[in-house]
Amino acid sequence: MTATDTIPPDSPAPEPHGRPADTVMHRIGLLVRDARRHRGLTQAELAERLGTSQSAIARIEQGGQNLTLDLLGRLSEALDSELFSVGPAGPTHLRVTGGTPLRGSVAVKSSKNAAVALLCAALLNRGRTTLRNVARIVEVERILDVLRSIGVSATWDASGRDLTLVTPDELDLAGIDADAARRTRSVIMFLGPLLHRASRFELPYAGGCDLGTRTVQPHMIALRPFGLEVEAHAGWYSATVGATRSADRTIVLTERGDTVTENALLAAARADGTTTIRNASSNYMVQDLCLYLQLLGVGIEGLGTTTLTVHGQPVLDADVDYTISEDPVEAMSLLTAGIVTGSELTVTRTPIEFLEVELAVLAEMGLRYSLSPEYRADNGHTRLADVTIRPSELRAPIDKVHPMPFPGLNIDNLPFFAVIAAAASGSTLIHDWVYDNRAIHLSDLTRLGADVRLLDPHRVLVAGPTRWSSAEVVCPPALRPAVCILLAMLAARGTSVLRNVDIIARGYEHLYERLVEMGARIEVFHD
Ligand SMILES: CC(=O)N[C@H]1[C@@H](OP(=O)(O)OP(=O)(O)OC[C@H]2O[C@@H](n3ccc(=O)[nH]c3=O)[C@H](O)[C@@H]2O)O[C@H](CO)[C@@H](O)[C@@H]1O
Ligand SMILES: C=C(OP(=O)(O)O)C(=O)O
Repeated sequence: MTATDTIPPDSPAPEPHGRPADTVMHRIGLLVRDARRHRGLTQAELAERLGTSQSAIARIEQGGQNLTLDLLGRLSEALDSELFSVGPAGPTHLRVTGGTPLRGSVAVKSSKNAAVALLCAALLNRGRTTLRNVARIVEVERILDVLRSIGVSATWDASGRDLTLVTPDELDLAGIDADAARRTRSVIMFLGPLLHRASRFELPYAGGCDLGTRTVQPHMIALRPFGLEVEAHAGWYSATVGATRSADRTIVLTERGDTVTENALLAAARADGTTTIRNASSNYMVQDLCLYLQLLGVGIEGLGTTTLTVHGQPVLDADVDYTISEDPVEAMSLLTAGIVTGSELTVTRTPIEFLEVELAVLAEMGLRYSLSPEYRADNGHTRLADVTIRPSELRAPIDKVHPMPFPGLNIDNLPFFAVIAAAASGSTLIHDWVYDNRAIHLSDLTRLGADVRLLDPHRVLVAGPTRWSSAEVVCPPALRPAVCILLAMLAARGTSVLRNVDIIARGYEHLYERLVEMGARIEVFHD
């Protein structure tokens, strides 16, 4: 059915007395109008997306048009906003019937962590930034909500994958959506760009997964050479930006963190002179950010190394298109799904250079896999390959599995090794020195029959192989452990229930649907 089938362009609007201000249609009309304005669209632009006329949109917004469910669905899609939902709103749960192998192939989507960094980086550009292949995940929506609340225009294209951002000359920093900001840690990356825009501003405390205390001190230390001083009080950071003495600066990061490196890069991009960042992270999201900044005209040497030299440009004004590269953590999640279900499965577009240590450890554990010839991601840089895994007899690695900053084993990939270790024979020691609270969440695997012993908050001992059994588990409040439980449920015979899975949408797009396409039996339900 086409839009013109459901919105006859010439159908007369009902008489005003037929649509009092509080009718459902009138309220939906207001919702449509607000969502359209929020997306920065004119009535004519929305009409074009729906293949209808501007007058039809005007009638809808006035509550004078009968709406079919089909049209409401397409309006929601065109406005990139769920205008209505049927049934009680509440947490999402999964019913997983496991114990059967997956099959076929699945492509890796772009990364959450690069997306959020690039969204923050768009604040530096006076011109238009188009980010291509952006993951449609809640974390991206949260940062977009914050950006829009301060006046940035952000519009998805008709395919819903490419996002165009334009930052106004004046930002409405007082209007910041504090609620959205508090739910993401990435808002900390507003500090670097904003110190060039205002001499005083406030940001809400950054949130994120429940992984224990996550320090922000390295960010403060890294940004001090740019004149930034931050005081924390009552849930807000109060930032003041003073003059700096020297044009050239060397910053030695006290931790090789990803977002702290990104913050230093964001500050250096528009700072006069040359900034040298030592002990920089060279992880995938940092590389994506460097490539974007280079497109904007910032000179950066040392991409992929731990010393970055940045030649700042006080004005960045370019219309640029950048395609975000594939997510190594999503790739690891999909590989784990195949490994623990004993499947033959191909994961295409795997950012292989960010999974080399992971694959080397898996090879030691007996995983049989093959790689396609390498090819480049659409950012022109990242090395990709298709990885095909085969059912394998896994054994525990001799040494402990532990993360390190890139090129070590990715910190966010570590939890997946707990599920894999549970499927392997022997005892595997997993040492998460990074997060105080992430390893604890892995003990939920015991609910599904795994032998996972928490030795201390940072170390778990996993003994396998596990005879997985189905269970009902409430999702842990941490993204990767939550996905680990889901993957273990795919391995467990019988029907398991995973409750409150909304956290998974923070970092994964259509994960259940994609697993179902590979043969998984997952049903989504609400209370
Ligand atoms: C949006 C984003 O990109 N998030 C990623 C980013 O978060 P982010 O950059 O915020 O990571 P943090 O700064 O919180 O670092 C993670 C933890 O590692 C510790 N630490 C880190 C480096 C170091 O050299 N020494 C050290 O002790 C920190 O104190 C902290 O406890 O990096 C983390 C570590 O890769 C990933 O889990 C997150 O997915
Ligand atoms: C810890 C993570 O991310 P964030 O920094 O967004 O909390 C993660 O991706 O697992």
